[in-house]
Amino acid sequence: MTIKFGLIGGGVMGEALLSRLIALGTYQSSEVIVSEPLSSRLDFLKQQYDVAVTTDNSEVFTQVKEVVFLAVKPQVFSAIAQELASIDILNKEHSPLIISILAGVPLSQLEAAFVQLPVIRAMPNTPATVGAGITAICSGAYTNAKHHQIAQQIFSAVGEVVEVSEGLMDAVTGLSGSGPAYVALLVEALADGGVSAGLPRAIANQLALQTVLGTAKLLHETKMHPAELKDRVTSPGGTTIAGIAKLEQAGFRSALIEAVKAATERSQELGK
Ligand SMILES: NC(=O)C1=CN([C@@H]2O[C@H](COP(=O)(O)OP(=O)(O)OC[C@H]3O[C@@H](n4cnc5c(N)ncnc54)[C@H](O)[C@@H]3O)[C@@H](O)[C@H]2O)C=CC1
Ligand SMILES: O=C(O)[C@@H]1CCC=N1
Repeated sequence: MTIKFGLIGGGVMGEALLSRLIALGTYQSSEVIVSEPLSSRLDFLKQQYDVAVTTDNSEVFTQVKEVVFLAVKPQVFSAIAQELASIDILNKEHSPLIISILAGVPLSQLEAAFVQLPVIRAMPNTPATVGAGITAICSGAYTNAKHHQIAQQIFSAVGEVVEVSEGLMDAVTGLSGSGPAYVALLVEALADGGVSAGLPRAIANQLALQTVLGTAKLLHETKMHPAELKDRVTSPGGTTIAGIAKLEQAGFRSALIEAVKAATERSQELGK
């Protein structure tokens, strides 16, 4: 069987993508190879997804025919680039498409490491695990329509896809890449508020989670502006405006704006 898809880095995001691609049949298990230094992860991925595994990244580059998917930490990128310098990828019969989801690492660095190979930089997020992710992609200089279609197919298997210019990728990282963590904090804090107000923990968790999920669904399906929904919930002299006044006092909106800006700046730093 031809190996079409190679994953370098079988951690949180690598597995999130892999699990969906196999479940949806985008790639068969027998068409996939994963490279990962941790033997515990390798054993788990092999057992869970029945894919070929290796600790040698060069095996992925020499075997894969279609896509090499880079999902290591940005801090590991220069070591991998050095490893690759010794492999003659260009003389392969088929040059694979390289897809990188590394925060901050720009196309210029990727293309310097994968000389003349087609590269697509992408930023997915963890809801990809359940098919509810959103991924922004931007294409490098050596890509064509076929590469573009492959990337679209991979990321639409795990949620929505948007295309942005590369200059916006760090901002995407600060908003939707990191955003699931902000929303998780919100759910946790809402539940804590409920517990503080006397609710049992399990009920508070359920109320908090379904409130966030339901609100997102309502906004998504009706396309209502968030300010309009806020106004609809807020009765004059009622409970919600009392809560909102406290949020404003504590700088809730400003805190979120600053969080996205700080994460964007960190993404920019990671690419230097
Ligand atoms: N976690 C997230 O929500 C998101 C992460 N990303 C990006 O995805 C990348 C991976 O992040 P996570 O999956 O969260 O990290 P992770 O730490 O869970 O996974 C990285 C994996 O790479 C492996 N690894 C380390 N050195 C390696 C090497 N030399 N060769 C091959 N594999 C190696 C590690 O053992 C680990 O299993 C990062 O670049 C991050 O910026 C992008 C979007 C969202
Ligand atoms: O925290 C990080 O650096 C990665 C990138 C986006 C989400 N997690």
